Order: sequence, then C-alpha cells, then structure tokens
Amino acid sequence: MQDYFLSIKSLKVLYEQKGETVTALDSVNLSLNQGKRGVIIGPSGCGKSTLISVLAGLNSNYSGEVLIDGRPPTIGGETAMILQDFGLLPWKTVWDNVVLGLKLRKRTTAEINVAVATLLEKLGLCSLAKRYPAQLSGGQRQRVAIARALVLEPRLLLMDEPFSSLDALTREEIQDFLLEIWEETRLTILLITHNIEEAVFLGQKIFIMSSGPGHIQQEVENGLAGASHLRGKVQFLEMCSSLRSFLRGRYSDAATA
Ligand SMILES: Nc1ncnc2c1ncn2[C@@H]1O[C@H](COP(=O)(O)OP(=O)(O)OP(=O)(O)O)[C@@H](O)[C@H]1O
Repeated sequence: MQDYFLSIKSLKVLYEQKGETVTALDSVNLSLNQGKRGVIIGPSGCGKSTLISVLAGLNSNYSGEVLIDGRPPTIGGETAMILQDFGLLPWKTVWDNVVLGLKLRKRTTAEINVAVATLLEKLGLCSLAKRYPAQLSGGQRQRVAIARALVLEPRLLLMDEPFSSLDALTREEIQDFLLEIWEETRLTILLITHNIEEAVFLGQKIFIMSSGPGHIQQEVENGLAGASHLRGKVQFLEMCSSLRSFLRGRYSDAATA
C-alpha cells in the first residue's frame, strides 16, 4: 500500500454551538504525495477551512486518522499556513514580519539575518524590507506573507483562499510566483480556493468538496496544472468548464438535498 505524505481517513469534525451539534466534516478521505500541489474547491460552508485547521494542528477535536508524513498534525512544526488576510502585523516592517517566526523558534540573530536576507533577495522583496504592510500593494503583501511562511522551511504549505482579495491580474502574477517557488522548493502545497481557473492552474490534484455534511465528492488528476502557456487556451477553458459544470451540479444537489 502506498504511503502518502498527507493522509486523511474517515475524518469527522463536529462543532457544538448553543446546544446544537453541527457536523462540519464527515467521512473525509484525502491523500497527497510529497511535493505535489493539491487544491480544494467547494461551496461555502462545506468545511474547507475546518479541514485546513485540522491539518494546521489548530483543531484537534476530530475523529478519524490525519497524518502528515506519518505523524498527527501539530501547531508550527513543519507546516506553515497562509490566510486570506495575509496575517501580517501592521506595526512591524516587512523585515520584522518575516523574522518573527524564526525569533519564536529561538534562532540566533546571525542565523536569522542570513536566512531572511537570502529569502527576501530570492523573492525580489529586498527593496520593500523597511516598509510597513500599509505601504504595500495587495500582491506585495501576499509575497511577504509567502516569505514569512517559507523562511520557516516548512514541508507542507497550507493556504486558505490566499489570493481572493487580489484583482485578477495581480492574482495571476502571484499564482505564477507561487509556481516558481514550488518549482524550486518542491514543497507539498494544499490550497483552498473558490476560483475555478486558479484550481485548474495550480492544482495537480483537485479535491471537489460537497456539503451536508462536508466530504470530498471527487478527486481530479489535472494534467494541465502549471502550464502557463495554456492559460486562456481552449484546453484550459474546457477543463474549467467541466469543473464548473460539476460544481454547479453538486451545488444544486446540495441546495435541494
Ligand atoms: N466555530 C464554529 N462553531 C460552530 N460551527 C462552525 C464553526 N466553524 C465552522 N462552523 C460550521 O461548520 C461548517 C463548515 O464551516 P467552514 O468554515 O469550515 O466552511 P468553508 O467551506 O471553509 O466555508 P467558506 O467557503 O464560506 O469559508 C459550516 O456549517 C459552519 O457554519
């Protein structure tokens, strides 16, 4: 039997609220090989963020088996997470924002300086090092958020709708940027999106979720992922169109269930 880097079996998550039990996830099975990019797409409320929070070690109140490289999730460790609002501290400069995680890990100042300078250089962010988040564009902020995650040298990068507040062109630029980083690091990435084009462009494996309660409805192996030259071309648009049809079908099933 194959050992996956990311392996989820029969995951169930319940929330208790005001005496009511909400089944956010039930019978979720998901697997992803090391160094692959997975994308989760599905309707609002189907449990995408809940799934990511379990993987990030932020929610340990679940049943089933969740393993990252054979071990249950823990906060920090070898997993980094990037959120929709970038999660930057507004009162700290770009440099200080990126440094933060390493300081928490008690690295020496010399180690920190080398690691951060090297990474900012690699990501083309050196000229922004002294600026504050409010002095950056949305795309620049997201690059800094990516730098802050990468400086910790994670083996798994979790992204919860990371590009949703960006305009269409900036969004494409940062998708390309993420792809370049992946080419270099071969990180395992699991990204949540509501955007079909983004799912097709980035996801080597696309997990389509359904609600009521949340589960993985379908897994799609996507041979078009990462092919910048195919963006907007017939093949790419056809893939988006079939994913859209599938999602529409599922959405209406969920609505009438
Ligand atoms: N802390 C909580 N307490 C109670 N119910 C919750 C809590 N967090 C989430 N839920 C419920 O669990 C279900 C899944 O929520 P979740 O946020 O994971 O979905 P999602 O797919 O990420 O949604 P969206 O796409 O809108 O962000 C929803 O029904 C939601 O109302």
